[in-house]
Amino acid sequence: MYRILTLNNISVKGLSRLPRESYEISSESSQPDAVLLRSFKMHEMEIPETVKAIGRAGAGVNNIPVDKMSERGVPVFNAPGANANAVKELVLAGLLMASRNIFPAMQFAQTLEGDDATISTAVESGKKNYVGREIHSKTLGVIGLGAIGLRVANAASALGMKVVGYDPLISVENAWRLSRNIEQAVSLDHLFSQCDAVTVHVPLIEPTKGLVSKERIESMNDGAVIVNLARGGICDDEAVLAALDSGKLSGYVIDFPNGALLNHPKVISFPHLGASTGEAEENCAIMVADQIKEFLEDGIVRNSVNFPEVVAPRGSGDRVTLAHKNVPNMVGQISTALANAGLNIAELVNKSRGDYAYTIIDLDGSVDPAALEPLSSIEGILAVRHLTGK
Ligand SMILES: NC(=O)C1=CN([C@@H]2O[C@H](COP(=O)(O)OP(=O)(O)OC[C@H]3O[C@@H](n4cnc5c(N)ncnc54)[C@H](O)[C@@H]3O)[C@@H](O)[C@H]2O)C=CC1
Ligand SMILES: O=C(O)CCC(=O)C(=O)O
Repeated sequence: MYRILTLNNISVKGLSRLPRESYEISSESSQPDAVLLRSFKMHEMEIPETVKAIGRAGAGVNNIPVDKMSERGVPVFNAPGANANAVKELVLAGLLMASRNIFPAMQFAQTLEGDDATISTAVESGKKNYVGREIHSKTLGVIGLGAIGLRVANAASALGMKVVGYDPLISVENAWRLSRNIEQAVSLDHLFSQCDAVTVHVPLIEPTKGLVSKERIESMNDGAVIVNLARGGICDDEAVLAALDSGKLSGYVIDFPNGALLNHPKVISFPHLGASTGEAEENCAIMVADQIKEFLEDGIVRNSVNFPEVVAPRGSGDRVTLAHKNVPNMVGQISTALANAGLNIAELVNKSRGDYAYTIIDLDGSVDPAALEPLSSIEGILAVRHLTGK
């Protein structure tokens, strides 16, 4: 029986991929084999030694101590692209809300009272206070052309915006999928200097902290809009608030409000709502539950953010998986240890990613667990698992 600890509500469609005959799923499991979560902040949590894998039903992993898990040989999985359409739609909604003064205009409409003729008169005289700007023909900068940025860029272009993109690490696949109308910015400064609106779709990591800075905002066109449904911290909020007050910016759309932003009339705050659609919640939960199941049952690593992708069909015998440091002679030492124990390797797959590597070994027949003990004492081996033949 595998034990799964859930730290947030995970869509039942996803949880149903883990059959109850072999999976015990609980929000209180004390010795879990794996953890499933969404935005729960794990940094301060004592993560039990029994945990072999962590599955983030979403994209961002800044709420998970990924480096610590790597050192323990624990893969962290996410669900790339599974909520991207949901975020794209809310980005477009936010951009339109900011450009057309939709929220204050709705608030005004809700205050109207009286008979239909009185309301109609008030509507026609009041609407002049909410005149907006069209997004058509305006220039949108999209920073980060991953699953979300790619979709936002293509959709905004289809709506008639001029779109400029920036992503020095864009994947070949996404470069192919990007509309040919999207222009490439040679630098972030180049991007900001030509934009009426900028939307950020990068992870919150050291190089992206404060990426939307005072100087870059100042270089934008007057009355510009910033959209941040990525993470708080990517924009310099103090600089954004000053620019809203001076009129340099006309709106700031944020999915991560804080005390300073909440009460500003030009800030459109959402309660971390980007991925909150039934479709996205299901997609993420299904993807990540499948990945956790494959890992627990067969040692397969797919869509991990800290270990390489290693996919190998099961042989008939036992399987050994090893998470280890990416250093010379690791495979040599592993093979020697197995040979010393009289074990024959039927298949071996080894892949590396940065400082870490992962090896799957299928052995001939079944194996006494004691014979595998020497593997754990090889320097640089982080985690060893023995999966009995199917
Ligand atoms: N508000 C919400 O509910 C949601 C927010 N997010 C946030 O959006 C972020 C992006 O999500 P996805 O597009 O799915 O991730 P992704 O991994 O598909 O794309 C991220 C892109 O950013 C690029 N990038 C990384 N560093 C960069 C830099 N310094 N400058 C420019 N580009 C850079 C990468 O090359 C990659 O193409 C997530 O990390 C998460 O923080 C994601 C989903 C939901
Ligand atoms: O699960 C959620 O609602 C948060 C989604 C998110 O922020 C992400 O996927 O990075």
